[in-house]
Formats: sequence, C-alpha cells, structure tokens
Amino acid sequence: MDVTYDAALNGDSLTKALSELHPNVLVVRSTKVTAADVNADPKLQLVVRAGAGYDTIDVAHCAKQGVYVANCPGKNAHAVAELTMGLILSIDRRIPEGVQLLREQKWNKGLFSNSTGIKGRTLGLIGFGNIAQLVMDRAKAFELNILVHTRTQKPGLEKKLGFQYASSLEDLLARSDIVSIHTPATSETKELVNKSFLAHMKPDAVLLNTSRGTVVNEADLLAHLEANKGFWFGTDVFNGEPAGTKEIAFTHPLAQHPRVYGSHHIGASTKQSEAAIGEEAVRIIKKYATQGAIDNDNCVNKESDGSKLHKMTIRHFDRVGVLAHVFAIFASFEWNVQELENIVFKGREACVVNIKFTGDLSHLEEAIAGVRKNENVIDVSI
Ligand SMILES: NC(=O)c1ccc[n+]([C@@H]2O[C@H](COP(=O)([O-])OP(=O)(O)OC[C@H]3O[C@@H](n4cnc5c(N)ncnc54)[C@H](O)[C@@H]3O)[C@@H](O)[C@H]2O)c1
Ligand SMILES: O=C(O)[C@H](O)COP(=O)(O)O
Repeated sequence: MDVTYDAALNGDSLTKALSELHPNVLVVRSTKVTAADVNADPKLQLVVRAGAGYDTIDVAHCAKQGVYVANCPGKNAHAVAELTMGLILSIDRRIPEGVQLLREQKWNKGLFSNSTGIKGRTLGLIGFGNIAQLVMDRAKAFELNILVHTRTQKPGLEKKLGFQYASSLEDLLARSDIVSIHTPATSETKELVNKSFLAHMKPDAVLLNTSRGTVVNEADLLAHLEANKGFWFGTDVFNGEPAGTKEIAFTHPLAQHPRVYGSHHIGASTKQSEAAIGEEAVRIIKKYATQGAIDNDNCVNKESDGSKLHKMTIRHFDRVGVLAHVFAIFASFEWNVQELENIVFKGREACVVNIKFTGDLSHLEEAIAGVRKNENVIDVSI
C-alpha cells in the first residue's frame, strides 16, 4: 500500500492533492473534508476520521457518492475524560492562576483558599456515550453524584452503573453544580447552550464543553458570565478556533475571559490516545483492504433503516447464472436490491443467498415461481 503523509494539507491544498494523487483512502483528524474534495478524487472509497467527531466531513455527500466514512469511536475517550476532570479540579482550585502568580514570583495563600471542594456535589452529563461514561467513572472516584440527560435512556442502566437520569434537560441544569457536555455537533445540538439553557443553571455553577464550539451560543454565554460573577466556564473548543497545530495569535472573547479556563482543542491529544486512534485507523483500513468491509461501529454513513425492506432467502446450487436469473426476475418486477449476502457451504456445492429489497409485492407468487424455474434453485422463502 502506498502512503502519502502530509498533515498540512487543508482547504484548496487538500483538494489539489486529492485531484493529483487519487488515493482510495483519505485519513484525517479535524481537517475539513468537503464535497469538492470528494469530487476531486473519483477513486476515493473511504474517508477515515482518526478521531470521534465527524462533523468536519461532508458525510452526506460521501454517502451520495458511495464513499464510506468511518470514525474511531471510544478510542480517544479516556483522554477527553481526563481533560474534563482536569478542568473540574482546575476551576475548583484555580490552579492555572496559582501557577501564574508563582511564575510572577508572588505568594498568595488567601486568594486560593476559597474553593468549595467537589465531594458530594452534582455533576450533570449531557450525552452519555463513550466520553461521558468515562467522565462518570472518574467523577465517582471524587464522590460526585452523577445526573444524566441523553437522547435515549436505557432501562436498568442507572442501577447497574450508579447514576440517575434527570427527568429533563431543565431538571439536570437546575440540579447540577457542574454541567459537562458530551454530545456530537449536530443540527439538534447547535447552540444547545443558549440564554434559556443558562437561565436554568445555578448562578454559581460550572459549565464544561469538550465537545464542539457550535454547541454554545457564545454571545449568550458571555452575557451570562457578566451577569453571574460566580459562574465559570471550562472549554477545550471555541467557535472559529484555528485549524493548525502551530502557535498563532488567537483573540476570542471567551478565551481571554477571567472566568473561563480554556485549552487548545487538545482533548484527544495525548500520546496514549493518538496511539489508540492510529491503531484503530490502521485496523479499519486493513479490514477494508483485505475484506472490503467496514464494521458497523465505525461506518457513520451506512443506511441503517432496514424496516421497510423485504427479504427473500434462496437456497441454490453453486452454479454460474443462478443469481443472474434471480436478478433478471427482480428487475422485471421493478424490485430494487438493497442488501445481499451469499453464503457458500463447505464443499462449494450449495449456497444460501439473502436478498433485501424494496418494491411492490403484488406479483410475489409469480416472481417466486419464476425464480423456482431455474434448475439450480433448491428452495425460495420470503
Ligand atoms: N475535545 C476533543 O478533543 C474531543 C475528542 C473526542 C470527541 N470530541 C467530541 O465529543 C463528542 C462526543 O464524543 P463521544 O466519543 O462521547 O461520542 P459518542 O457517540 O460515544 O456519545 C455521544 C452521546 O451524545 C448523545 N447525544 C447525541 N445527540 C444528543 C442530543 N441532541 N441530546 C442529548 N444527547 C445526545 C448520544 O446519544 C451519545 O450518548 C464527539 O462527537 C466530538 O464532537 C471532542
Ligand atoms: O472528535 C475528536 O475526535 C476530537 O475533536 C479530536 O480532534 P483532533 O483529532 O483534531 O485532535
């Protein structure tokens, strides 16, 4: 396999490289992958997001062009959970400011002796996937109580893992001392943190965001910070954050705010996490190269709604032309094959083909009779 590595490719330079090199697989971190990038490379088959969030990739356009998009769920979750705990403890004890003062050759025990402590306080988690669950595990070691608001509640999970589902988002916001966001960036979560969200929070609460900048309406948050002098924000992400990894000037009203502790979108950037992500990306590519398959856990643009599909199972002898015969009948009834699996039995004498398809079944009996006409068809069921 030929590999070209150039982490600096971005925007037009990425589009140009794709149009010249025509790779089959593109691996990216937070680099944006646009429709123009996909169109520039007709040989592109797979985009691997070496990370969790894939909002940076035009997933819908990839789906339209038959290009797989795969991510590496959970592989950087420990690192993000560790950073989240770091933000919680830093805010409670004002660690960064204490360090800064020492660097300025100043001692001020009084200034840093006002922390509340986190034991017995309530941490509200919004989203309860890979990262949030690891945050919960770590927070429980600090004796925080855990409240959860997520899209789908799983019966029995509260008791098993030792947390409580909030009855609503508003309930979680009203009862939490610390609220941490762990949802993906979607149209549903865009500006989830807005005036109304903040109004439900305790005035001296801590809000944490290690997910995406788009989840926060930054103007509303700034206004809330101004109006509530005990309110703190810890964030790893900013709207309009720089794309690269080199130092550049970054002026942002939240990044420079005295009650905001920010980091530089480094949630996933530990050596452990990068190694785990790298290994997973390689595993995905190897499996695709050798078996032509992407695991469902990784593929983010495979159609998963099979509820409207009909299924036909045909046992047949392993001879040339059986499937061609079946497909000709399907085409004559305007049945559209959606998924297909042909299993060959030991000895390569017989097979079973499972065909999932859409179409009008009013001529079903006629179609089945047509399939049976082939001498190598053993049985048909639907
Ligand atoms: N700061 C970083 O470096 C960094 C690293 C990894 C991931 N992330 C971000 O964190 C996000 C979460 O990562 P993860 O690995 O936990 O993902 P995940 O898919 O395992 O979990 C996401 C959770 O959010 C829930 N959710 C989705 N939409 C929701 C909604 N509208 N309301 C409530 N809950 C909702 C899902 O049900 C799921 O429980 C990623 O999508 C990514 O944007 C950031
Ligand atoms: O969604 C993710 O995995 C993180 O935001 C990590 O982004 P990065 O790969 O650019 O560090």
